[in-house]
Amino acid sequence: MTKLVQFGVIARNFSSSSAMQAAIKNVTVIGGGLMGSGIAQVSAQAGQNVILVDLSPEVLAKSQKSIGANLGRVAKKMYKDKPQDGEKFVSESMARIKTSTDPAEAAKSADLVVEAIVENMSVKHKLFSQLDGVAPNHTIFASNTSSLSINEICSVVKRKDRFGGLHFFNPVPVMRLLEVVRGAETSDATYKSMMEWGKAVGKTCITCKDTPGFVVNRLLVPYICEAIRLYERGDASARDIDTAMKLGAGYPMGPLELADYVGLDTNKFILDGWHKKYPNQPLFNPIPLLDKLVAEGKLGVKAGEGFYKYDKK
Ligand SMILES: CC(=O)CC(=O)SCCNC(=O)CCNC(=O)[C@H](O)C(C)(C)COP(=O)(O)OP(=O)(O)OC[C@H]1O[C@@H](n2cnc3c(N)ncnc32)[C@H](O)[C@@H]1OP(=O)(O)O
Ligand SMILES: NC(=O)C1=CN([C@@H]2O[C@H](COP(=O)(O)OP(=O)(O)OC[C@H]3O[C@@H](n4cnc5c(N)ncnc54)[C@H](O)[C@@H]3O)[C@@H](O)[C@H]2O)C=CC1
Repeated sequence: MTKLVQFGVIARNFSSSSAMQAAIKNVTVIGGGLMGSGIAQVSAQAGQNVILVDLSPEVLAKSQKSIGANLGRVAKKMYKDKPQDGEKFVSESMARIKTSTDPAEAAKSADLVVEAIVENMSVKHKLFSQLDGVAPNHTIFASNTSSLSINEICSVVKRKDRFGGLHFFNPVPVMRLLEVVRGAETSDATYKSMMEWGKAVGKTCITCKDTPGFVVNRLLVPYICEAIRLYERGDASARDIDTAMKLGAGYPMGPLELADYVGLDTNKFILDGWHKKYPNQPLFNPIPLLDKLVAEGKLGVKAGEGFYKYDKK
């Protein structure tokens, strides 16, 4: 059943992409998991009208709950001495987020679509080709992919000039960076709109070419993988590896804690994709222990177990 709850539609059909890109006010976020819920939150906090889409109503209910709780944390800090203003901030931000289980319907009123679904090229292709036929001409499409090529993702759409990467970091409300990725055909107007939107939702934007892992993941993922290999070889315990990198290198989390936090499935999707593409790069070789944990459903924090055990949320 399609459920698109009270949403003010702005129907603007620009005949083509142009330097006339208007400011983005209406954002459709597709994928209501770890990343999509954070992207919806920071957008709503910044005054944007948001539709958060997931195929699963249960995921949407869980996302709304966690967004409410996280907005509460933000409000506590922002309105320390004015709790009533904090409550207003939370309720107004929440009211800007509508939910839907129908991506196509939700894209019809978007100035910007940010996709944050599973890290799988064919699933992303299926989604974007469907959306390309229904979204208004002026709508910019962006992917939050961790590791896939923006040029490859956008190969299925006609609006290649209105397509780019907007790569957020987990947890989205806390991490201040946004990587803005220009594909080969991303227009100047689209790039400018994405940069302006990133700033408007409170992020510091950096620009990167469409290169595997962009900046952060090209450095971070091999580091996490090396830590898993170190542990797999029995060179040190998980706790000691994490303690070492926190106390010896100043990281806020150790690499195995971080792998659990990102999701071991996402780590595996990234590594498998790169290994397939660059089979001669030893840093991207499969890791039997990672494969085993994923096969056992030990996906990290979200599953209650990965390298460590967690209370299930
Ligand atoms: C895979 C990819 O494609 C890319 C990626 O995302 S890679 C992963 C990138 N992320 C990282 O590297 C995260 C590394 N870890 C950290 O930075 C920190 O451990 C952390 C911010 C996650 C938690 O920090 P912590 O000090 O251990 O915990 P905690 O005290 O609960 O939180 C710190 C602050 O963040 C806030 N916070 C934490 N999670 C939050 C959330 N989901 N929403 C809102 N606020 C949150 C807390 O309220 C707290 O705020 P104050 O300090 O102002 O009170
Ligand atoms: N986990 C992380 O730390 C980070 C992940 N990313 C990227 O963000 C994307 C999402 O990752 P997560 O949020 O971690 O995944 P997740 O597994 O938490 O959430 C993905 C959600 O997408 C939904 N979904 C799948 N197909 C869909 C479709 N066709 N239409 C609508 N919803 C659909 C699923 O039901 C699920 O709720 C991936 O591309 C990932 O690589 C980017 C930065 C950090």
